[in-house]
Amino acid sequence: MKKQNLVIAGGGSTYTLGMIMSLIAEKDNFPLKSITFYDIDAKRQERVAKATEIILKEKYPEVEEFNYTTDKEEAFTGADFVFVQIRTGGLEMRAKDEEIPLSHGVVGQETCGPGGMAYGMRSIGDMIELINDIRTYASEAWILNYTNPAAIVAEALKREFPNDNKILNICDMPAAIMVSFAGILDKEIWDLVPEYFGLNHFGWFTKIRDKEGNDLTDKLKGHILNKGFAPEDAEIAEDPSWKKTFKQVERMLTDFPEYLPNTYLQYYLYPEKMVDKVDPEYTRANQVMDGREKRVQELSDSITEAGTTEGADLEVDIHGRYMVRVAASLAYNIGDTYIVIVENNGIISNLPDDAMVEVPAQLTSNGPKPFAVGEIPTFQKGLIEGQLAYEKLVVDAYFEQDYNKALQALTLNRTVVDTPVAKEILDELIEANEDYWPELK
Ligand SMILES: NC(=O)c1ccc[n+]([C@@H]2O[C@H](COP(=O)([O-])OP(=O)(O)OC[C@H]3O[C@@H](n4cnc5c(N)ncnc54)[C@H](O)[C@@H]3O)[C@@H](O)[C@H]2O)c1
Ligand SMILES: O=P(O)(O)OC[C@H]1O[C@H](O[C@H]2[C@H](O)[C@@H](O)[C@@H](O)O[C@@H]2CO)[C@H](O)[C@@H](O)[C@@H]1O
Ligand SMILES: [Mn+2]
Repeated sequence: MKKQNLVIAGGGSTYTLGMIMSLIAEKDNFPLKSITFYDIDAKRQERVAKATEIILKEKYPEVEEFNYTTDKEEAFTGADFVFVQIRTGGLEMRAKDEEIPLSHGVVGQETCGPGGMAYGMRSIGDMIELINDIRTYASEAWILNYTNPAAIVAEALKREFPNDNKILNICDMPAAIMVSFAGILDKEIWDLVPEYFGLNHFGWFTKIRDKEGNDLTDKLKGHILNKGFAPEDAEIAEDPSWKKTFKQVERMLTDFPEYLPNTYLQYYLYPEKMVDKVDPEYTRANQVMDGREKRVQELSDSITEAGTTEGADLEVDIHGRYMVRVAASLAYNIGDTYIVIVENNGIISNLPDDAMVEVPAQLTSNGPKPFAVGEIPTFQKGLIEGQLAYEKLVVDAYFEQDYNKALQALTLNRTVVDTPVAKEILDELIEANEDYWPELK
């Protein structure tokens, strides 16, 4: 089994320690020769890297080399895999993405609605630059991207790199939901076989089966309708915000019993409720800064100071495990099925071929082979078409520097709808993002 050289771009991310623990848990499935962190913020990255050095020494001595750098050539030369987890503008800009729409009575969320557009317009430029840098030094490396908003990033990368078949965009949300399905069904997530369709953060499970082919969908629906739904993955199980979000699945299933919804549909199906339940002075970004970011940085510092991981609260989560298993399936031609983001090309037969859709695909060393979904019903198709038009208009607005396309995008979004409100929010987002967005004319 060839040992892989892995680069984590965005080494200073709040997800890095969880990823390292997942790489350790999956070392037999995805063995590593080297790990390199790359980041533009040397100090932020160093905090996590110093702790990682100790973790690897104690728990993964088979890794021959661990480096961290802000130098692109040093980072990417010789890479087999690059995991990309960057956040342009940091959590401070996420806070603005959330606060600005909320001040107009509109959903303020990281990847949904105007916040998602703002984040997308920041991410695209950095992602294009990063992919070009990776390709300069590692022309054959697999690039697994989960930088958000994944739907908008995937659309932009498809346009900018149409012939690059080794970029795969992924989201962990379907997997995190499946962890809860597995808990209800008293199984492991890896024992479940999902049927799913949609866009990123905008989709539905149509069937859940076990590996023997037994259809467990009705059992799951019955449980959720009678007993509710809760997060079970270690990272989010005790988080009040995620608990509320998972609870909304019961409501969505009651209103629309056909399919099991992705949690993110709550922002599009109940936008007014979503605005009412948040504090515009202390949004999710603030919770994450005071929660996950602080926890990971303090945990890193305490491991570094102690010089050991003994007693450290290090956990494996589904986010990391999912990405690593996807990588293993690509690296070793395993052919397992994972829900990933791919170009439609007839997979959902009544949606455009060029849509970037999220569906189950078999992953081999030749890349993803998605399974046919066929025609989807009118309600879901209508919702998806509106969202898809919004996503495409955001990417058009970025490449064409077109104010009008950005306004059209926001007006189309279900979380906004009203044109004067869209205009007010857009103008405030432009001002807040002057250091990041292209100038819109
Ligand atoms: N797709 C998914 O389901 C999924 C799941 C979890 C996280 N994410 C995404 O992962 C990313 C990281 O999230 P986080 O909350 O840990 O953010 P974070 O701000 O803690 O970490 C991001 C890191 O990227 C670095 N960075 C920023 N711009 C960079 C660039 N151009 N090149 C290299 N490094 C750069 C930052 O310095 C920082 O250390 C975000 O985009 C987030 O949305 C996606
Ligand atoms: O509000 P946040 O920063 O806590 O979460 C935003 C991300 O939410 C999803 O990721 C979950 C993931 O599903 C779960 O398994 C666990 O790892 O926590 C993550 C959030 O903390 C979503 O898929 C991502 O795209 C979001 O960035
Ligand atoms: Mn996601």
